[in-house]
Amino acid sequence: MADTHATGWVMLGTDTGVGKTFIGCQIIEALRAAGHRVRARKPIETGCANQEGTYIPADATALWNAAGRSESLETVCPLRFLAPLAAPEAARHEGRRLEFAHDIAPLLPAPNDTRQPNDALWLIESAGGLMSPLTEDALGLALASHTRLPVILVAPDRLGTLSGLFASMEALDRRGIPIAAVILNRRPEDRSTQNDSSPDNLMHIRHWLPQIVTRMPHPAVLSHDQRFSTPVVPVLLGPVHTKSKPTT
Ligand SMILES: Nc1ncnc2c1ncn2[C@@H]1O[C@H](COP(=O)(O)OP(=O)(O)OP(=O)(O)O)[C@@H](O)[C@H]1O
Ligand SMILES: C[C@H](N)[C@@H](CCCCCC(=O)O)NC(=O)O
Ligand SMILES: [Mg+2]
Repeated sequence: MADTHATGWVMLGTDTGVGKTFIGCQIIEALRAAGHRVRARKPIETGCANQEGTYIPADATALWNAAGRSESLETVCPLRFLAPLAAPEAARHEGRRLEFAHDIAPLLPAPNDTRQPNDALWLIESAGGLMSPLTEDALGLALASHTRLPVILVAPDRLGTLSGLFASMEALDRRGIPIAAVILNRRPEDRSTQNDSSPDNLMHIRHWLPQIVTRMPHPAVLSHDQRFSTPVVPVLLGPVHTKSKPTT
């Protein structure tokens, strides 16, 4: 299958804290530098800061800034909770029970939404890992199964990532969700463990999925021009591949 007119992507991670927001902001900036407008969304954010009764969502604020503040922060992230927990649990702490169809679906593009060439691209970040509960009745990956948008799957570039990453790919494949890109992200804590016996995770994944895997260069080592011409963007705007899991 090839879809040369991408409508957008859902940012999923193999876990919480793997860099969805960090990478998502870089992708948004690169898409904008390539002339695209982006509709960033973090429909639910937990662990918000409480500033005199106003809940401040850090992830959504970063995505909102990267997207040029073209919409309101309320539009980017309408559901905000204080407790740094899985979304339905954080919501229960505040007396709410979240249901996907009622609370999340209205915030998303319609399933199989089409796009005119000048329309904005969606970039929608889940909360936590792809199998983390998002509502009482849905997991994070429901953002992709509902919208039919392809996934940008972020995994930490460290020893121990492959098993969880391949299991994540299987979970997406079981639901027929295509992967637009797998991004290996080397966070500071991952870099500190790099040495001569560091794993070549890219090699392992490319063995199964040659077209779609990439390692996101760290912005600090790139020039301004390089940062805004990341090789991920042509990958994302290229064809969507259906082969999304390792096979044995
Ligand atoms: N490549 C990187 N270089 C430096 N810092 C990074 C990198 N990747 C992630 N970080 C930092 O690691 C932390 C976790 O990353 P991030 O918030 O993007 O994760 P996440 O997957 O969006 O988590 P959540 O599940 O909470 O949404 C953040 O402080 C972020 O700035
Ligand atoms: C508090 C975290 N930062 C995150 C929620 C992580 C939930 C993880 C649940 C799990 O998989 O065990 N919230 C969020 O991304 O809005
Ligand atoms: Mg995040």
